[in-house]
Amino acid sequence: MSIKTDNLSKTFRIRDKEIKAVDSVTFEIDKNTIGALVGPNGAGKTTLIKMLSTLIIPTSGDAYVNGYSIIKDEKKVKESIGLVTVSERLFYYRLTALENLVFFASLQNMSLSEARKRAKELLELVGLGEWANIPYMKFSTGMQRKLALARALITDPPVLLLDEPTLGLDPLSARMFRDLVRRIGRDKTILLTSHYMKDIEELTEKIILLKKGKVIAEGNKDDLKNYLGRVVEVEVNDYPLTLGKYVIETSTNYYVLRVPEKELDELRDYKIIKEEEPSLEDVYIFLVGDVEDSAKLESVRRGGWWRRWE
Ligand SMILES: Nc1ncnc2c1ncn2[C@@H]1O[C@H](COP(=O)(O)OP(=O)(O)OP(=O)(O)O)[C@@H](O)[C@H]1O
Repeated sequence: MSIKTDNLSKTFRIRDKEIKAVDSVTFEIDKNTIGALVGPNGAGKTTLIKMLSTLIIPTSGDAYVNGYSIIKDEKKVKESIGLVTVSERLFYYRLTALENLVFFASLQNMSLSEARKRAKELLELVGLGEWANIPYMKFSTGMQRKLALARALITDPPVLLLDEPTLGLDPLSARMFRDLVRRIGRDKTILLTSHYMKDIEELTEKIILLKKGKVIAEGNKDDLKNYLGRVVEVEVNDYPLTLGKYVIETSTNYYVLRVPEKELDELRDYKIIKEEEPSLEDVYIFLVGDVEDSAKLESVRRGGWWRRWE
């Protein structure tokens, strides 16, 4: 097992309010597997990644990365991981890509010649070989992300933690980045977070779905899809508020809903357009969107909240 959490929890206290950001989370990611933490904003994904990378200390529970406890073996955990996040300011703007990597490599007890060799290898690996001597400030978001990945690979760690690696990337850059992650993932364990179902669908072998700090579903793509069953696209004239999350098309006199077959009996009159296997997005919508959120969305769609602001 390369990543294992055991009732891992983190509670933040702001004045007299407690936020259970991560609430007794237990899961495992096998060696050389790509896993994903998926869930809505505030589900606890980043907090989990930060605990696994020893940046924040759990309130209770423990986790093991490459066999080391994040509480007892912090140093070993740090040595085992490469971390890529979007939130930190990673690089020196005026230095070139090569100079930046050489700088970070030399912090890892490498000689200057070793650091230069490693930096050049990594720039080739991530497809930035031709950009080695260009200052970082000229880099696009996609190139910045690749350089961040190269930096995380300097020590060739067995585990990579990637927090929203494709955030802000255009579709082509995102696709190229996924390809890179897939190649690197052949001999590393990767845990990533993402809001893009395409990342999850194409890259990951194990999915952990989080909501309000808790694991609400876990498994590979097929497990999750089988759990949902088939989905049906139907045309209706009206539908109950609770099914608002399934609307995929709105016209002046009809709606198209994409509904799990097992929820079809919530509808009275409908015309079936097509029936198919679910996508991961279908699974996500089914599990994550609850009645409360769906009702809010509905009241906006039907003009309730707009009117207030007119
Ligand atoms: N340092 C902090 N102090 C107080 N509350 C925090 C802190 N960090 C996170 N939280 C809260 O913990 C919860 C989980 O946040 P977290 O950033 O882990 O979610 P997330 O799943 O990564 O969300 P997103 O998809 O928006 O990045 C949220 O309610 C957030 O407001």
